[in-house]
Amino acid sequence: MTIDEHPTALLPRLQDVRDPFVPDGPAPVLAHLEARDISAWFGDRLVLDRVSLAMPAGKITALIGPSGCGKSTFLRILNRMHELVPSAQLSGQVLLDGDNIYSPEKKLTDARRAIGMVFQKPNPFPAMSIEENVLAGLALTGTKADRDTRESLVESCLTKAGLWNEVKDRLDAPGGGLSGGQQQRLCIARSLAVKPRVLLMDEPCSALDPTSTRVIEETMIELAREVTIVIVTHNMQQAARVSDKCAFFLASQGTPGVIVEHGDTRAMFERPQDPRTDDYVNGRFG
Ligand SMILES: Nc1ncnc2c1ncn2[C@@H]1O[C@H](COP(=O)(O)OP(=O)(O)OP(=O)(O)O)[C@@H](O)[C@H]1O
Repeated sequence: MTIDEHPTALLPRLQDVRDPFVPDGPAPVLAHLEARDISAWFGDRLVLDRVSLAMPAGKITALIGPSGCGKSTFLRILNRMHELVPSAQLSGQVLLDGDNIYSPEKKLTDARRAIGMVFQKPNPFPAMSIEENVLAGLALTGTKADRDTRESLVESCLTKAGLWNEVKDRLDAPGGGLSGGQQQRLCIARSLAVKPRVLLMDEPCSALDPTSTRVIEETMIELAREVTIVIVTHNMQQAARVSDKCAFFLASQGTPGVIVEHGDTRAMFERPQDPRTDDYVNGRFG
């Protein structure tokens, strides 16, 4: 069965209708992210076992797999959020353009600024205005900007997040008053304000309706011109529509999570090498 014959993946891949237009101006330097031999523990429980994955520059990499196999843990390791959990430990390296973000001389804040995160549930600051929400990341990272710079940043981030036209006349309105899909795009705009080089997205559409999901997917594909994207998704149609690369995680019967197979998304869906990948992408388990 090919991806196009797949009963749950009949929509055209958004990648295939990508607009070749590239705006003027200096091309962004796209970041390559690579995880090497990542193992992760909660207390003494090993949940990821020596996982390695290259996430190429300017591409969208989808992490797929059944619940509990360690996708979110892996994603959180990619920007040093795993260490927020008191019992959490890890080993291995995460290389951003060849530099290990876990090297002792690297700052946690630098890793978090360079590698942003968008969560499953939209989490804007509800009482803050739309504009303040976009600029919130600047305050958190201690970045100073004058009024003109802030205004143009708000416009460019909201535009990139696909929200500008819907909110440009009400930037003072509270972020909490937007729809769920708009709130998620506001969170994307907030992440973009600190100019990340990689954007991690943990099931960013799971709380959204199909129309909002589609808008976020289009936004992701636009963003991949400038930012390397890694997305966790349970939605096989979404992985097929948006991602260039795919990694299938599995933790069978109490064993820690590993990557069973990874590669080009189309090949993973059309010609999976491992029967477990075949079963998973064709909805036979998970
Ligand atoms: N804070 C935590 N403390 C202890 N164990 C945790 C914690 N977070 C996750 N785990 C455990 O680590 C394993 C991997 O969880 P993780 O959330 O990374 O999986 P996942 O593949 O993202 O699952 P899902 O698709 O359901 O979100 C699971 O067994 C989970 O119970």
